[in-house]
Amino acid sequence: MSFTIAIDGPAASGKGTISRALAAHFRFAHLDTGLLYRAVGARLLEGEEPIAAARALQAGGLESDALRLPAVAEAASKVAAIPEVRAALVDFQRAFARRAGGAVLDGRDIGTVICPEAEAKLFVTASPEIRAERRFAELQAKGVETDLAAVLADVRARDERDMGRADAPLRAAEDAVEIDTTALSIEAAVARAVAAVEQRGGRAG
Ligand SMILES: Nc1ncnc2c1ncn2[C@@H]1O[C@H](COP(=O)(O)OP(=O)(O)O)[C@@H](O)[C@H]1O
Ligand SMILES: Nc1ccn([C@@H]2O[C@H](COP(=O)(O)OP(=O)(O)O)[C@@H](O)[C@H]2O)c(=O)n1
Repeated sequence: MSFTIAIDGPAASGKGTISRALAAHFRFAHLDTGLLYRAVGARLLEGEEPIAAARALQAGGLESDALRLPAVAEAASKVAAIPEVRAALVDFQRAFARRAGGAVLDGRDIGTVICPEAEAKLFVTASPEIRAERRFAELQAKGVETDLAAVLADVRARDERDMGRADAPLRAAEDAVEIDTTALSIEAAVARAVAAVEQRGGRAG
């Protein structure tokens, strides 16, 4: 039996944190789809042609810390606007979503394009300022040199690109449950997410 949880939202809203917690709670597999676009973005920065890079992408090697750098995030949001890049990544994501035992996928278009039939959908948001603060703290802890104003500018620029593109723009699915994490602790945000998924029939596998 498969059960898909689709989680979308803007940069650094808490999608990954909630997705990992849901995957652990329900014993589902988790796919951070942003890593697919980050991997293609990293290839672009190395001079590769992005459509060919997306078609050649292998699932392994996606956990590299280098993919978390701000320059890679920016490149990811540029290649993510290319329809052929998105098309090349669809089959892998859909197969992951339908795996036996349940799956959590987080990204920008999971509930709208990749898995419109997902059993549970969440749209995770937070104010741009708090998202930038959280991402800045995360980057600082990793020893990445940056400043809060640059991180806020990156978050805003990516949000605009992600919401403004013609192909699979970032938006909430009509049947998504919205969770605004601006004033929520991680524990409180995860508790809301677990309750929302249970309400849609999700049970630990
Ligand atoms: N509700 C929350 N309160 C405080 N910090 C949070 C909360 N949710 C996430 N974070 C932190 O914010 C940063 C970005 O969260 P993450 O889950 O990676 O976001 P996304 O996957 O949407 O980019 C991480 O350092 C994470 O620990
Ligand atoms: N399903 C997805 C996931 C990511 N992306 C793109 O990939 C970029 C990086 O995504 P991410 O989820 O790793 O970014 P963060 O929210 O972690 O900052 C986004 O800004 C989007 O442009 C997308 O277009 N569709």
